[in-house]
Amino acid sequence: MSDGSGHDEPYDYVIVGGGTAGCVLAARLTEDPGCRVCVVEGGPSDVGDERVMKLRNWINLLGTEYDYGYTTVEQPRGNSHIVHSRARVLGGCSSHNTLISFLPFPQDLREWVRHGAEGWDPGTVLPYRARLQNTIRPVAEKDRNPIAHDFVTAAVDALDVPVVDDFNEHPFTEGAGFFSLAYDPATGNRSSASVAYLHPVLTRPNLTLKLESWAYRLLRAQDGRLARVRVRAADGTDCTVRAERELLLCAGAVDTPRLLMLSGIGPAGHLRELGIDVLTDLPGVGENLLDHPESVIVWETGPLPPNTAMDSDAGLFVRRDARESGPDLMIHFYQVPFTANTERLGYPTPPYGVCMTPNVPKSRSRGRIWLRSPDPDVEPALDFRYFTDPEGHDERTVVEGLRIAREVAATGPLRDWLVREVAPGPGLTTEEDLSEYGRRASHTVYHPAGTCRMGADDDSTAVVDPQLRLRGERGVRVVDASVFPTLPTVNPMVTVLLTAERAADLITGRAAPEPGDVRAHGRNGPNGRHGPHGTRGTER
Ligand SMILES: Cc1cc2nc3c(=O)[nH]c(=O)nc-3n(C[C@H](O)[C@H](O)[C@H](O)COP(=O)(O)OP(=O)(O)OC[C@H]3O[C@@H](n4cnc5c(N)ncnc54)[C@H](O)[C@@H]3O)c2cc1C
Repeated sequence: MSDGSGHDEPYDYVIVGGGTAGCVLAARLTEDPGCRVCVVEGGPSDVGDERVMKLRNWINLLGTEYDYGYTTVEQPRGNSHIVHSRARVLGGCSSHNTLISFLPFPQDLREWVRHGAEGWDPGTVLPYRARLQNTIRPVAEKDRNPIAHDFVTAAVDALDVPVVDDFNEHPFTEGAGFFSLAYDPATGNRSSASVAYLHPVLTRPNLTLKLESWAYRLLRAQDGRLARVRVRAADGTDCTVRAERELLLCAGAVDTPRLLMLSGIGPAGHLRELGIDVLTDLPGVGENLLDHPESVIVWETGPLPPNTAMDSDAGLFVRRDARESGPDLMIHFYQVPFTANTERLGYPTPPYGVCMTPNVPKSRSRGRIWLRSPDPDVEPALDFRYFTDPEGHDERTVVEGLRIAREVAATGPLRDWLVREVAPGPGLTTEEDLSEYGRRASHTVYHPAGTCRMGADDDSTAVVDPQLRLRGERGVRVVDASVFPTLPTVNPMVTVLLTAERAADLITGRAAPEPGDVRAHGRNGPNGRHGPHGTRGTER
């Protein structure tokens, strides 16, 4: 019987999701003019769209037509009202995020290897930084707001941590400073995956972009490979695209497992309950949902100078436990009051204000994504199980983060800008109260990952192997944040870009970059000011 594939549009590679990873793959694979690549992207183009292009406008994109805005299921120990923004536009989350750019720490990659991701060691992965096409640089001097400067000075004095001039120069355990961003300070424009990788190659004849097109089911081709993708365009018409070499799933940590499960690939019991025919029983699909949870503390100020790159240009890393190999607390400093979660709890929003958002870099709670329905239009259920780790590590980190934020705020010159603490307010001091507030007002740093994690061949819960090939199928790889076995300590976008660069080599057989001086990412050694321990490192 015919499978109808005679009507398929054939390509060599089909990429589902023109997001952060998808743009890298599309650019790399079309370098070979003989190779036909189709990108199926749910959102519109970002080209010439000033709302997307201006980095500083990121906050105004949340909750708009550029955002899938996934809700979470009830979080008994966290905040059930968090909306997980996921970008619906070419470039994916790199087109609406804050573009803070950190190389992953070597120890985070070594942790991946320990979880079965052979070949993802720092010596192999970090040299790919030389291939990155994004313009990544520390926040430009003109964009450095005086209050953010004073936050850095106060953090350094209060906590005895070093100033970090460039967070990507060496690994670090502690420090305060301005972030590195993927942007052009002259224009304020993004250097997203789309801008850096796709815009320069849009005219390649071997690249087909299907925009505002939603992939809703994967089907087998006549040879048994999972190579066909059912796609619905914005006008409601359907088509099928076929990957003659490989199908590459880059729909992100929410939508890649969603698409797999809708297509019959996932935990067999769950799929059968929904009446979905099981193609491959892969119990790990949708499991191991990771994130960086954060809380918030807000102060009122007077009017502030206006200059900034994106309103959260500086931050602080602290290592509270000296046994940890890296920081175990991160704080973003916002020169605007980020009050979505505190307002709901009844706290006022000051006309002018700042906040700090302590987050958990190596959170231990693990969640899960599952389908509510076999209908592709029904959103999946996201259960992060925030603050449920039995050791209480995540909750403790937030409480200590709130206290450390107060220490910084009580230190000059930052102290002199602050009129009063608005949320939670200085009266809230006990461990119990800070924990309750910290969890109820908690938010996400928007870093979901891990839901199709890679692992060793004998690990039945791994979804892809270390070559990112989908287990139990031929010709399919997953390339996005869902393959992370664990979350990097730092913000993950650059790790996604490096993953996609390496995936391009795994697909094409191109040689990996020379190891080069990988140790440059740690050159100062234990006694360097920015070295792994820092001369002024605190043993808290
Ligand atoms: C608001 C926000 C701020 C952030 N800030 C930072 C930061 O400053 N630094 C940092 O390191 N990280 C940050 N992150 C996280 C980072 O951006 C993401 O981890 C990373 O970009 C994810 O890349 P990805 O390729 O896995 O997925 P995405 O970039 O999300 O790409 C997925 C793409 O697939 C498309 N898609 C999904 N499903 C389908 C389908 N069925 N059919 C067709 N297309 C589909 C989507 O439209 C999207 O374009 C932030 C994230 C957000 C949301």
